Amino acid sequence: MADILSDMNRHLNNEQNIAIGIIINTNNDIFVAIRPDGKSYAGLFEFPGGKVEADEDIQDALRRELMEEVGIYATKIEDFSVEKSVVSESLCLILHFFLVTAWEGEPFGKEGQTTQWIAANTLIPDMFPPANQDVILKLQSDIIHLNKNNQ
Ligand SMILES: Nc1nc2c([nH]c(=O)n2[C@@H]2O[C@H](COP(=O)(O)OP(=O)(O)OP(=O)(O)O)[C@@H](O)[C@H]2O)c(=O)[nH]1
Ligand SMILES: [Mg+2]
Repeated sequence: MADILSDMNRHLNNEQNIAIGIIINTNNDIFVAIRPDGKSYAGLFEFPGGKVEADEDIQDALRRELMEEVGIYATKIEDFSVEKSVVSESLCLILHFFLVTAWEGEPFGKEGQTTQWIAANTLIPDMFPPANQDVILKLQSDIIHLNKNNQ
C-alpha cells in the first residue's frame, strides 16, 4: 500500500533527482561554485552537480556532471545524504548529496562559473540554497570523524 501511494505521489508531484558532489580534499576544504545569474538561487554557493537523466544511474550522473561542470573524473564517491526540496505543487527535487574524496584532474569552473575552495568548518549555511543547509551542518559535525577515516 505504501508503495502504491508513494508511486502515485511520484506521478502527481513530478520528482526530479539531482546528483550533487561535495568535493573534499585532505585538508577538509570544499570546492564550491557561485550559481550564475539567470539560474535559481543565483549568487548563492552550490556544490557542483545537476539533473539526473531518465534511466541514468545517480552516481553515473554525478560523474558526468562533475566532468561537464568542473572537469574532474571522480574515483571515490560516498553517499552522504538525501534531501527534498519542494519547488512548486508539481515539482519536487530529490537532492542526492555525495562526498567526493578522490578524483583525477583538478576542479575548475569549466562553464565559466566562479569557484573557490573553502574550509569546511567556515562554510556558512545561509550562503547556500535551503536544501543544503542541514547538509552543511552535518558535514561540519562529521569533520572530526572524516579526519579519522582519512588517516
Ligand atoms: N548543483 C546544485 N544544485 C543544487 C544545490 N542545492 C540545490 O538546492 N540545488 C538545486 O538543484 C537543481 C538542479 O541543479 P542545477 O541547476 O545544477 O542543474 P543542472 O546542472 O542540470 O543545470 P541546467 O538546469 O542548467 O541543465 C536546481 O534547482 C538547484 O537550485 C547544490 O548544492 N548544487
Ligand atoms: Mg549544475
